[in-house]
Amino acid sequence: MEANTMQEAAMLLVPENAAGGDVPKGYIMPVEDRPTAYAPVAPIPVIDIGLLSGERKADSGDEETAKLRSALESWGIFMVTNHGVEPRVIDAMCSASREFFQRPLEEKMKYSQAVDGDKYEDYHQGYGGKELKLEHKSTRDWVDRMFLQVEPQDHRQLHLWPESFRDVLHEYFVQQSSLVNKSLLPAMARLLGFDDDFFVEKLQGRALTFARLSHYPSCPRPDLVLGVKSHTDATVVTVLMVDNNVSGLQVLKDDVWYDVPSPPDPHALLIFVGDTTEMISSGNFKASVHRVVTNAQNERTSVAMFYVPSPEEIAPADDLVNGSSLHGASK
Ligand SMILES: O=C(O)CCC(=O)C(=O)O
Ligand SMILES: [Fe+2]
Repeated sequence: MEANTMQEAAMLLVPENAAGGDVPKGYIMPVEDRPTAYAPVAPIPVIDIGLLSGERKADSGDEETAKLRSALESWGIFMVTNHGVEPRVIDAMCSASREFFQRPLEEKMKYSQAVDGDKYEDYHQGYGGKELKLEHKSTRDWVDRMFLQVEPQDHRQLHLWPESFRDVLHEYFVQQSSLVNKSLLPAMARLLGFDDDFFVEKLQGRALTFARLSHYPSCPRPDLVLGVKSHTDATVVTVLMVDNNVSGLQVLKDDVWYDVPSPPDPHALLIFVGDTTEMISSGNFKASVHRVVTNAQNERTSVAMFYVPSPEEIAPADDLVNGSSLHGASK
């Protein structure tokens, strides 16, 4: 069967008529990887990132700095509030994503990766297909996806961006990259004893930013399947927002899966430490191992932004490799 036929796309995507029935065999996880009946709630810190930025960072950020350090060194995941991304923009991004996934398959397929054949093979941009196709031989994730390169801006394949969210995805990215480059990465660099621009420099030159919109339909057997299997992100950081805060995200710590709770503020954003940061920090900061479980009642939509450095910039920082202490380092 040709990769770009509707038939194959439909086979690869989550069956729309599964609710109320059994799940197809291809989605059933091996017993050892299935969700546990009970997961404790992870004590994920909520950090007022505004207190760690700009003028205020010197005098009022001590408690927030301690929380950030603890999150980076243990869970590899935390929530941020007071982050400068407008609630209006977050709400618009959520509605636009939800609206896209509700369209009929033929409409979504107009943005399919298959439209241009293998032209964008490197990053599998567009709706559906390739990421799932790679999993032909393993268990499939219970998810519908859209994957787009957002930065560098001149590499955007705008014909794969639904017009309904072009403007809002751009605005969301601009506000969020200001959070990442001006507040978050400088605060992380200071904890390692480096200048504010240490991580930001890693992202310059050929900085790559990707957006992955994920829609997890409700599932008749959440005990058998996963929305996304266990993984770490190959990023410096990943920023995630979840529509209506429907739960489902879990993090692994000491071999136990924990539920990530809903944030106290519906417009809080979740930050994941990625593999690159773990490597650059010589393991002092931990990449979060996470997965998504499904839900029998609720569907769930999330938007993840992946901040990836240019490949030549990825190497452990000399100062850390040579044994200087994370805690002892000071600016
Ligand atoms: O949907 C989520 O909550 C997480 C998605 C995720 O981990 C990913 O896209 O890498
Ligand atoms: Fe992830």
